[in-house]
Amino acid sequence: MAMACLARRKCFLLSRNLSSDTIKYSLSLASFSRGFASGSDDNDVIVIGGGPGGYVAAIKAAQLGLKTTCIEKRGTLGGTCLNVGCIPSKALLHSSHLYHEAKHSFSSHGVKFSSLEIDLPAMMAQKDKAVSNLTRGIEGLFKKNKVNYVKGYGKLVSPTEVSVDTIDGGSTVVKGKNIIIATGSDVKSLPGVPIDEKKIVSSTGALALSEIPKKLIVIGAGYIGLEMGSVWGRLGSEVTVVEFAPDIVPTMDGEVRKQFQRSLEKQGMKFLLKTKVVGVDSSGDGVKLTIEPAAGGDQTTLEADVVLVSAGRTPFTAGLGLDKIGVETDKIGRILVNERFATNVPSVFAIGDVIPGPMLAHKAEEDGVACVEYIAGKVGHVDYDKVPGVVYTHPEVASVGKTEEQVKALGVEYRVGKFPFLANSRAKAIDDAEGLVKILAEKETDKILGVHIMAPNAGELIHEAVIALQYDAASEDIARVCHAHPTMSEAVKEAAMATFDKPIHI
Ligand SMILES: Cc1cc2nc3c(=O)[nH]c(=O)nc-3n(C[C@H](O)[C@H](O)[C@H](O)COP(=O)(O)OP(=O)(O)OC[C@H]3O[C@@H](n4cnc5c(N)ncnc54)[C@H](O)[C@@H]3O)c2cc1C
Ligand SMILES: NC(=O)c1ccc[n+]([C@@H]2O[C@H](COP(=O)([O-])OP(=O)(O)OC[C@H]3O[C@@H](n4cnc5c(N)ncnc54)[C@H](O)[C@@H]3O)[C@@H](O)[C@H]2O)c1
Repeated sequence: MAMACLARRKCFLLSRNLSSDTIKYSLSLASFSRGFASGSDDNDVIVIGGGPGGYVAAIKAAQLGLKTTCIEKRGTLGGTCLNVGCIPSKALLHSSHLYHEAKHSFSSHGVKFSSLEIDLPAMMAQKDKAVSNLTRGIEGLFKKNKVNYVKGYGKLVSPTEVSVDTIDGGSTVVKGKNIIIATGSDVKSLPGVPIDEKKIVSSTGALALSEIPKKLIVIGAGYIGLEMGSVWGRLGSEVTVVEFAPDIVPTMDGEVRKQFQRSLEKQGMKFLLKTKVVGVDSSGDGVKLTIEPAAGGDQTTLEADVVLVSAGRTPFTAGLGLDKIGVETDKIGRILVNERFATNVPSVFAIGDVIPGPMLAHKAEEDGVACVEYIAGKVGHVDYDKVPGVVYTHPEVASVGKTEEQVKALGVEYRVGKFPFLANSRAKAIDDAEGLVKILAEKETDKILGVHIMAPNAGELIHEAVIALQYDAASEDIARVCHAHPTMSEAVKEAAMATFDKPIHI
């Protein structure tokens, strides 16, 4: 039965012709021979790091019958994402959105009240409750799946041994046939801008401010800068974003990005593009930031109560002992892996933010599952070209596949279909109609190449497009699928109709 399923999966993957250099795919069963424990105390798999990559890999490994230990230094599971990333930021984005809506939109829906105030400690407590419920939930999943959990700092001492300084002050050595490094990433610091997590904060500090800053300067107009800038902007901060590049979120489709920037500006966010920070002085009450044009020129000074450094993240391998066993990294410290997530040291694998690829929780999870499937002698598969990205602002911006700029650069002849939410009945009914759906499809075959959505719930809407891309669908395929009315999803159908033919409602 198991073999039949495996064969079916192989056939499915091959029939989808998913073999590109970005696809982690192999029919090799080479790792099978070193797979399972043979009655000793040794593990089949040791996972270092309990984030979305590591904890998912550990649970999947246990589900595949592999004896598994996960080592995590933080004291709680879930990694950056659950503790100081995805979850707390989405909690604050939601709470701050409620306040903003109450202040600016409720009255137009006929909902009025005499006073409105922010209880910041209560907002933070709601965020903390969400985090602790979820992290404890993962401990429960470990127990359910019989994953052994060691709380402490793991260091590689040989290709099959990890020494752990446990958080209770002890130490132990964990042995195993395969080691998966899932140690994630850390904030990238900027020279001359020392983070103190009080006045000059990373995302971690920005998630736990005890007061609403009057003026907030954000360095970097990427995911973190725009999400955390939105949180504090909605709660009343004056937010200025300083970005080195000529555009915000440089990886976004250009046309969508322009609309997105306009929307954020309407909400009060100010942007200083093509600008670099050259110095910071936090000796007084606030922070003074010296900036100059990216290409050089006159310097000016900005003042703020808090500065958020959100100029990217860097792989975290400090103290891990990669040199000790000779694991290779690239110039920026990412661990190099092959299509089976194996490093140059045969028993050592790596997944998630610590390897090249998008630094996203769902990508780390997919890496983790595929990696242990290979270790167990099965087939794993992750296609980095079809990993969706979502900026959880309001409206949200979600995308999958290629941007129009990338399609042009490839020299492919293409069609574009667009549909604005202004013409979508549900969006009009709820009076939240900013944004659009944009679909790019190959002219000759109509195969969808990329989908970009700006909408209040774009992060949910995008998955129809992800499935379409994964199954090599044409825009006509989406256009001919019945979509419920009235839903925002109808805008995806209409954009698909606009791609291969004509939309109805515009
Ligand atoms: C503010 C913020 C918001 C984000 N929002 C989103 C979002 O909405 N959606 C999204 O997809 N992504 C988001 N991300 C990115 C996401 O958090 C990461 O891509 C994801 O957490 C990577 O997972 P990982 O398992 O590779 O690493 P991590 O989550 O970083 O986990 C690695 C774990 O390893 C542990 N560790 C490291 N070294 C050792 C060692 N030697 N021994 C033991 N343990 C060790 C660390 O303590 C950590 O818990 C966000 C990030 C931030 C900072
Ligand atoms: N919604 C999500 O999925 C989500 C949310 C938060 C974080 N993340 C992940 O976390 C990672 C880190 O987020 P991030 O926002 O820090 O990085 P990012 O790579 O998204 O954006 C960093 C921005 O900073 C700019 N920059 C770099 N150096 C600069 C400098 N010296 N001065 C001014 N600007 C500078 C870059 O041009 C870029 O626009 C991202 O890779 C993202 O994948 C994802």
